[in-house]
Amino acid sequence: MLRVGIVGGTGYTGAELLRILLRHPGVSLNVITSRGEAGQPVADLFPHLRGQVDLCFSEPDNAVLGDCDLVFFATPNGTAMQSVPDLLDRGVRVIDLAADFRLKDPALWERWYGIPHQCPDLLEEAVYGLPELNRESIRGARLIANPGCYPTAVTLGFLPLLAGGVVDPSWLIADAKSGVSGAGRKATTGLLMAEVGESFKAYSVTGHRHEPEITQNLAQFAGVRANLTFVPHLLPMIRGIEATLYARLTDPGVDLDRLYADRYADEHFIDLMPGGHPDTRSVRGANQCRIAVARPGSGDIVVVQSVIDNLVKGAAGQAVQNMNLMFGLQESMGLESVALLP
Ligand SMILES: NC(=O)C1=CN([C@@H]2O[C@H](COP(=O)(O)OP(=O)(O)OC[C@H]3O[C@@H](n4cnc5c(N)ncnc54)[C@H](OP(=O)(O)O)[C@@H]3O)[C@@H](O)[C@H]2O)C=CC1
Ligand SMILES: CC(=O)N[C@@H](CCC(=O)OP(=O)(O)O)C(=O)O
Repeated sequence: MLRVGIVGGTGYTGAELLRILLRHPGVSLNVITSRGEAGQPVADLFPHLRGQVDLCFSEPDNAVLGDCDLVFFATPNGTAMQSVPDLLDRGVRVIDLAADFRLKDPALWERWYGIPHQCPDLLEEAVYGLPELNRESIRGARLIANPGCYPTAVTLGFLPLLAGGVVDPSWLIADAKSGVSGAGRKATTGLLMAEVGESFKAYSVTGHRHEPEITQNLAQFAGVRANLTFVPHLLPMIRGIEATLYARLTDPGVDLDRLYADRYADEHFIDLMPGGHPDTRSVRGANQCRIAVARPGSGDIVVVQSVIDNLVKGAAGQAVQNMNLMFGLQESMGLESVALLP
């Protein structure tokens, strides 16, 4: 059994990791941290886990985490990088659900995240954990940068078009919408039900930190310097991301459904829905990205719809998929639950 620790177990992604890992047949959960809830039984804070877990939250402590084979960081940006070098030295492997190791250029990281990087020497080694793009490197990795939620939906949606060279990379639009759990569990006035309910708005229109992550992906995996307009929106729902993507075809003769089917033929967690309109409800609670591609009026604009659950394929589920690959387990182990309806 893999001995696993979670740093940041009281947040939404930490709770989702718990939900998945407690049912995972290859894992024993050794440590789960929270500074605010240290000493409290996990099941007291999360009654849905009563009878499933007898651990208490503890203060983060590298000496204790050092007994794990793997530690997940489900913490705010800038937290994992303070502990990762020491944990790696102790022989622990790490998956960071935050952005600390996602961008390869430390200057770019500092520009978007507003603090200097603590261990830029590890950025080269860190593997970007999007298995559909990077599976072989993930297998041997000590340190995984788990992708952002929007970058997962947008990158998987655009990739076949760009890798296939059938669209103009200088004109890409990603119009993405997220439920409020994407912003985490901390109390924020703008996320109150009375602020978000029965309303809908864009945010960070002049620039969002996921734009450089997505363009880095498209450069690395599709070999193109993309010019992307990325606009996130906040939807009055709890879970889910829907990304509607637009690109201009340079090869009008291409069979789009065939292109996507060929690229994702062996991908267990990608479901193509030709002619469909995938909804976030169809992936709620599931480690799945569901994609449809269309060409309105048979013109030269391609529209891709890509949906994920931000907490599962956009965070904790993808992290467990990476864990399975890193430790030679079956990639889908513990991740077979289907979406909740309604
Ligand atoms: N929510 C989402 O959909 C997604 C989130 N992510 C990323 O995953 C990470 C976690 O997100 P989320 O679960 O939403 O966040 P939350 O704000 O819901 O939870 C954060 C957790 O981290 C702990 N924490 C905060 N500061 C520190 C610290 N300095 N040291 C140790 N622990 C700390 C908190 O507990 P305590 O303060 O008690 O220690 C809490 O358990 C973030 O970086 C986020 O950007 C990535 C993809 C999707
Ligand atoms: C709805 C909402 O607020 N979403 C968050 C992004 C989600 C997230 O957790 O950011 P990382 O994936 O980089 O960790 C935001 O836009 O800041």
